[in-house]
Amino acid sequence: MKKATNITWHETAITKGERRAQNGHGSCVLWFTGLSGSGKSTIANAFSSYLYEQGISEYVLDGDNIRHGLNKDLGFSDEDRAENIRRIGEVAKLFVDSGTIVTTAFISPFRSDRNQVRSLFDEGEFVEIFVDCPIDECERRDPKHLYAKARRGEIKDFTGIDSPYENPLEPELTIQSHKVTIEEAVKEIADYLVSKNMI
Ligand SMILES: Nc1ncnc2c1ncn2[C@@H]1O[C@H](COP(=O)(O)OS(=O)(=O)O)[C@@H](OP(=O)(O)O)[C@H]1O
Ligand SMILES: Nc1ncnc2c1ncn2[C@@H]1O[C@H](COP(=O)(O)OP(=O)(O)O)[C@@H](O)[C@H]1O
Repeated sequence: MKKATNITWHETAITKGERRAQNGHGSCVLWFTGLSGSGKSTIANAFSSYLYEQGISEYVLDGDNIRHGLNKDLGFSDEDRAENIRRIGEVAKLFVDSGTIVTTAFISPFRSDRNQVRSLFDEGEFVEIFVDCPIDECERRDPKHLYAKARRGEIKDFTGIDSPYENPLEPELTIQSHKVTIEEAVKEIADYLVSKNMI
């Protein structure tokens, strides 16, 4: 990738701290990671609704949606996934700067890519949420019939089948979506953010 030259960083007139103070809550990224069908989108959206109902500034960045627009030039090779996650990390950083609690729902299978995103943020702003669900259960759910297609060889490089998923080693939260309900997952995340004085 070409490096930009002759550019200068401009400080903004209004700071992140001022936006947070006006909103009356903190801002962070809730970075969901897990296999396809593990429940990232479902839990991210349920949690976002929970925040919205309380008047908290929130936004969801979802894998499928972002790949329709901003990242429609990217496929599922390891390199393209890395670039996908790099861009989302930068977008999430803008949302956090805007005073928003942003939830992201991307498989983000590689530890190094997730850690690279973590390094963009200040302490406490990057909350990694591992949606831990056995592949058998994801495959049983198969909400988009993608596992079936991958098993038939109609999709290649499918995560968990012929492309790897690296479990987070020290996520802030782990949600076992085959053991807890969506409501319990929402409560677990809310309790975490309350304990950190984020909301
Ligand atoms: N080869 C392959 N592997 C995995 N997933 C695939 C693939 N091809 C298409 N899809 C669909 O794309 C969604 C994953 O996109 P992401 O941007 O989250 O992937 S990644 O983070 O870059 O790995 C994923 O969405 P989720 O099911 O919500 O995870 C799938 O619907
Ligand atoms: N406890 C649970 N948490 C999240 N999703 C669940 C749960 N139980 C069943 N599901 C179902 O599993 C599927 C998960 O799909 P989705 O949220 O699109 O996963 P992902 O975004 O990780 O691909 C949905 O059909 C959802 O209704």
